[in-house]
Amino acid sequence: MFGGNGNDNTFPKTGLNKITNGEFIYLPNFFSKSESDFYLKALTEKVIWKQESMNIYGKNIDFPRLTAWYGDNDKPYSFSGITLCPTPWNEEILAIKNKIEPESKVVFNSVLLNRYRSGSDSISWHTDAEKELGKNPVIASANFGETRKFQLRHRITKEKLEIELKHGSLLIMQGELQHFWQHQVPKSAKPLKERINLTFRVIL
Ligand SMILES: O=C(O)CCC(=O)C(=O)O
Ligand SMILES: [Fe+2]
Repeated sequence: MFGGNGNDNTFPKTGLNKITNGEFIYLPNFFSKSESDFYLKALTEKVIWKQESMNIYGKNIDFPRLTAWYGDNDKPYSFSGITLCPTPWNEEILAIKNKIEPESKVVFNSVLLNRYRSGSDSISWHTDAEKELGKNPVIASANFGETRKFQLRHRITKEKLEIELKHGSLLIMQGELQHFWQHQVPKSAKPLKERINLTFRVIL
């Protein structure tokens, strides 16, 4: 079962949520409906989407989602066994970045984009705790398109939390969250439409 620190009915709260060993800010209606529709279409059409794969025991396995990496920084970044080089910012991604920075209180220099084409696309349990992200990284996650479940699991207690990330929502992960909690977007057997997620990061 997914709980909410014993407070199931009110989890997650809009705004700051403090949990054991971490915190996040949840803003379900951060982008208006029309802004969100605009970004979903523009990002679908304009982003240079890639099908990355990972070599596992001599076999190339496609990631179960499309990805893209944009940024103002030409340091390559390693993620799940692949090294990505950033594409320069485009107009829409810059506009999203400018809108979320005052809320995040951070100036981001890169963003990883994920495109989940259907319920069979997913991202499995991981943390965003690469050393290039520094000690307690602030990661701002903007969501457009289909609502997907975002799950958190405490690495020691195994406590699980779940957040529905819908069209136009913003989730800012901060504090020690990346050290103690893994997260995932699980597959779903339901016929789901496309979802685009952007996770803005600071690479040191
Ligand atoms: O799609 C999401 O909400 C999460 C993406 C994610 O965890 C990542 O890109 O590191
Ligand atoms: Fe992540």
